[in-house]
Amino acid sequence: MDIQSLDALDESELASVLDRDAGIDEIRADVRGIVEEVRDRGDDALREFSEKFDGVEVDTLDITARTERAAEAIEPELREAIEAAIDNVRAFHERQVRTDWTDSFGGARLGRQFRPLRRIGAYVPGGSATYPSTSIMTVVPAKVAGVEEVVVVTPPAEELNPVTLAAIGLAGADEVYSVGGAQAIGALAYGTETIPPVEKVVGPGNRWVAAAKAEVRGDVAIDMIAGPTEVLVVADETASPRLVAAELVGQAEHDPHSSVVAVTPDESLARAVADEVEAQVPDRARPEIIREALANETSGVFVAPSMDEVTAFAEAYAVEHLVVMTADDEATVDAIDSAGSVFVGEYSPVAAGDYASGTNHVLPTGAGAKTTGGLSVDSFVRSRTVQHLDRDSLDSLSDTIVTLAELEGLEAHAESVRKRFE
Ligand SMILES: NC(=O)c1ccc[n+]([C@@H]2O[C@H](COP(=O)([O-])OP(=O)(O)OC[C@H]3O[C@@H](n4cnc5c(N)ncnc54)[C@H](O)[C@@H]3O)[C@@H](O)[C@H]2O)c1
Ligand SMILES: N[C@H](CO)Cc1c[nH]c[nH+]1
Ligand SMILES: [Zn+2]
Repeated sequence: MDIQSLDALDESELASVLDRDAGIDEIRADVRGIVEEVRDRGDDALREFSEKFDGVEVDTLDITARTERAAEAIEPELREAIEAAIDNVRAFHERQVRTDWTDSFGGARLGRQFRPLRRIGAYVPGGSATYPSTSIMTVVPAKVAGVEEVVVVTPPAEELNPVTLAAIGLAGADEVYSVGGAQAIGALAYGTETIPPVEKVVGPGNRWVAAAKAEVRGDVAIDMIAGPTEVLVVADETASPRLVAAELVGQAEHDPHSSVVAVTPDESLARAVADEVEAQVPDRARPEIIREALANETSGVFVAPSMDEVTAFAEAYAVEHLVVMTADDEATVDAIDSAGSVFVGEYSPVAAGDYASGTNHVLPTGAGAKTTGGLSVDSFVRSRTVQHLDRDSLDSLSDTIVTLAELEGLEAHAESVRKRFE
């Protein structure tokens, strides 16, 4: 892995590290074509794209019944692991449920209420790896929020992965369809003969999935762009190079378009991390993908002149997963606002949040963390405000309302208030 001094980067070199799109922009036109075909030709287009991109002739799109059967058939220890993860994710997300409230504001009774969406669609990836964990991360929060109809789409395969099917069933999905990639996102957004459309599309995926979500965003709600995985490790001289490298290599195995970064004020740590990465890659099961991700312009080991510059860089990067291994972790975390999920100290690997601690692993990539957080119960509810004014409380507001309404030239607004007191 390259070691670069942050100080030595000019503005455009720094921008090429920070402005990452994971190869999404270059496929936008192709993805638009796929989505339009699905909107125009429905199931036929889905079947054609599955054959073209997944190499599978899909006979039955609706595989809901298979998920129920799979949950009964998998090995007990696999089922136990899935159920343990579901329990932890459910517990963490139940803590997020908001309660309706009403209060008195100068006599007016004002409140905020929360209502679940009715029908959502969740993408569960399955291209070069399988992602039973993502069915837990999407379906469980939706169900905790109270969504009635939770639809899952996941790529087809000659032999569908039984553990993914089981996890989808155990998490509580209501409908499951065998379709992946951009075509699956198009189907959820616009509906086909077999798949009724949803109100909101959520979930992660590769650049084809991410580009399709960006494409349909104007027509259907989406959670965020949760594309190829990213990690940024902030470390100082107290960190273990072995563990820093393991975090980089771990998330690099997701996708050739992943970005993995370590940033430190300590040059000797930087060198040790780069050496460790080289030493660890050959022992991993997906070395080619890891090497491609490490070679991306947006990946690297960076040395900054001070801890302040380290945290400023991390803030600008606004990474999906922020790992902190420093002498004063609390101060480091406090100095960085923008990150999808934060992993503090040497016993908090990203893998804990990926699978089991309970936090959600569907997180914004491409610096989306500057403006949004990861998937949560909030992603599946909308809020509304409610007010109940009595005669006295309206009376006390009437001058203000009438004055502002007349100022705006909206005289009928003023009159609607005056009429109450005629
Ligand atoms: N950000 C997050 O929250 C998060 C969480 C989990 C996983 N992920 C990401 O999800 C992704 C999973 O990727 P994956 O590939 O294993 O599964 P995937 O399901 O995302 O993608 C597989 C689909 O991609 C489509 N596709 C592949 N090549 C194509 C091509 N040349 N033209 C058109 N379509 C094509 C196919 O339709 C296929 O079904 C990784 O990038 C991983 O990092 C992100
Ligand atoms: N790290 C991924 C989020 O970017 C989530 C995941 C699922 N399985 C393993 N990891
Ligand atoms: Zn991961």
